[in-house]
Amino acid sequence: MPSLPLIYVFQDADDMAPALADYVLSAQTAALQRHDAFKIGVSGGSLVANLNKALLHDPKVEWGKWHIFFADERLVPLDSPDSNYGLLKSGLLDQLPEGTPQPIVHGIDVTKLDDSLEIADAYEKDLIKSFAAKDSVRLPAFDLLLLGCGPDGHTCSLFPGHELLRENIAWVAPIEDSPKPPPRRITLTLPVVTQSLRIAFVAVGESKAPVLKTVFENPEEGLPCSLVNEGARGKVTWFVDTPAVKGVAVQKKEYKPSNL
Ligand SMILES: O=C(O)[C@H](O)[C@@H](O)[C@H](O)[C@H](O)COP(=O)(O)O
Repeated sequence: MPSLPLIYVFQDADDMAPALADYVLSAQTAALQRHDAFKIGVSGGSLVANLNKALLHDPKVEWGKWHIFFADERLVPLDSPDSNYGLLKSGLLDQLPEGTPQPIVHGIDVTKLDDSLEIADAYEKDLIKSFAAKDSVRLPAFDLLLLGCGPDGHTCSLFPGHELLRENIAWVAPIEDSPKPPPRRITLTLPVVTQSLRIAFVAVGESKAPVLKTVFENPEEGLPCSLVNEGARGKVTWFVDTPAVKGVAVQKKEYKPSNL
């Protein structure tokens, strides 16, 4: 596998959708061969709409075997417009054709919203149960992690320069001072992110170009997305559109479908 991230550039989100579907499905196939479940982590933001475009009507998606975790979650009720769980549900899962087996979705414990540490610990225990016990590995290894890249280079709720970037004990950490509202969240930590078997970023639109320039041309600045590119060398793929990488010096590759 190449050590630099693979960067696939598409005209727009519609043009990207079939390739993103193919990529997710090949991760699904590999996972189901390994352990008869597809353990996937997703972020919020525009990713959900892009997944909807890619996967909603694809009969090859075995939703009933998916275990969906959140790369980060905001400490808000599930029906809040800020909830990543709520976004995934309304933006994708509720729209699946009738009769589609539902995935298992691992949300946060909303009965403890005033205690971010307790929520993070409970989420970590869920990961221990879902991964470590069966696979006997120290860190959980998601079959696939699908992430976004914020305009400041954050991913999950790992923000540039934040002390959480140095967290190397907890798998899931609370954050009380997120620069992007809402301020109280939980997030996977960097070692868990980079342990994933595959990681894909999806970044669409011209507003991404300035930050992607820094992520790819100045990785030494240590933006969280660059840290993932570096820490998970050989396992990272970027799905972007042309405006997102306008003026960015990256080596673009043409997506080759996996013949599923
Ligand atoms: O909870 C969050 O804040 C999101 O998970 C966040 O990490 C998101 O992925 C990026 O901000 C990119 O968002 P967009 O793709 O919408 O720009």
